[in-house]
Amino acid sequence: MKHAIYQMDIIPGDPEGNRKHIKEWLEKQVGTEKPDIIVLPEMWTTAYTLAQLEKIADLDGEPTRGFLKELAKKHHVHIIGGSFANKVDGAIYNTALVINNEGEEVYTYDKIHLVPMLDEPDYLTGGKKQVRLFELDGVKMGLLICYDLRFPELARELAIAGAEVIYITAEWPSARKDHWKALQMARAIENQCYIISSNRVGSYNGVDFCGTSLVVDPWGTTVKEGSEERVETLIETIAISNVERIRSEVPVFKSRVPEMYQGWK
Ligand SMILES: O=C(O)CCC(=O)C(=O)O
Repeated sequence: MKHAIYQMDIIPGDPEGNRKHIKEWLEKQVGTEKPDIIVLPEMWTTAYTLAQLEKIADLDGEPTRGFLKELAKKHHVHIIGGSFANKVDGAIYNTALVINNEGEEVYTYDKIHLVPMLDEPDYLTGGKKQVRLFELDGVKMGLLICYDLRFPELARELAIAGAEVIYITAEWPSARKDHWKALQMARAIENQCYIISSNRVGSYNGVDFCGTSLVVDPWGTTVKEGSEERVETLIETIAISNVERIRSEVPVFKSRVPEMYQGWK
């Protein structure tokens, strides 16, 4: 499974401009080294232009959903479509989307935990649907949006359900870069799965974002790491068989004693 992870900068408040940019990037990418899957960052259509979202958010997932479906089908690539501001029944959600290479939507979820440090709770509504697995090419996968990475219960639920890869789509600030890396390594080690992330670079409204998109293998080793400041595309092919191998070498899931975790929920 060859991944192209796009560590992009985002034009603030310009969904049309950002969609055009992604279309051109993908065309170029497919023409040079065609990936099986692409991964985009969080809120890539608007950036954190929260005060403008009433006017520029998608409505019921459109036009971003239709745009990504068309791209996926045209180029026959799976799209981990990052997330975008999405207005549904008057409330704005931070919605993630996954489209398969036939152009079909296979998963969507709304960011559950809203970030106080970025004023998200003042503008957005938290998702109420639980995270769940989806499959691409027979591989079991999960997806978390940025701050949701800090809540280990979500990744654990996905891993217990069988996730072999968990994607993270983010706009993670440089101020907490050490957390960004350590949390992904921890999630990979404790859940013995691949963690693959796309984080934006650049800055908006005085906040710098730290890039450092990662591919961490099920052993917890970082096999690919983006720079902190540069727009770049990370290409990485992963071998899913590593998940089963590591899970049999260190059989954490067989060693679990769930009746001792009653306080967890
Ligand atoms: O948890 C953090 O430190 C960053 C979270 C964040 O920036 C986000 O969810 O957009």
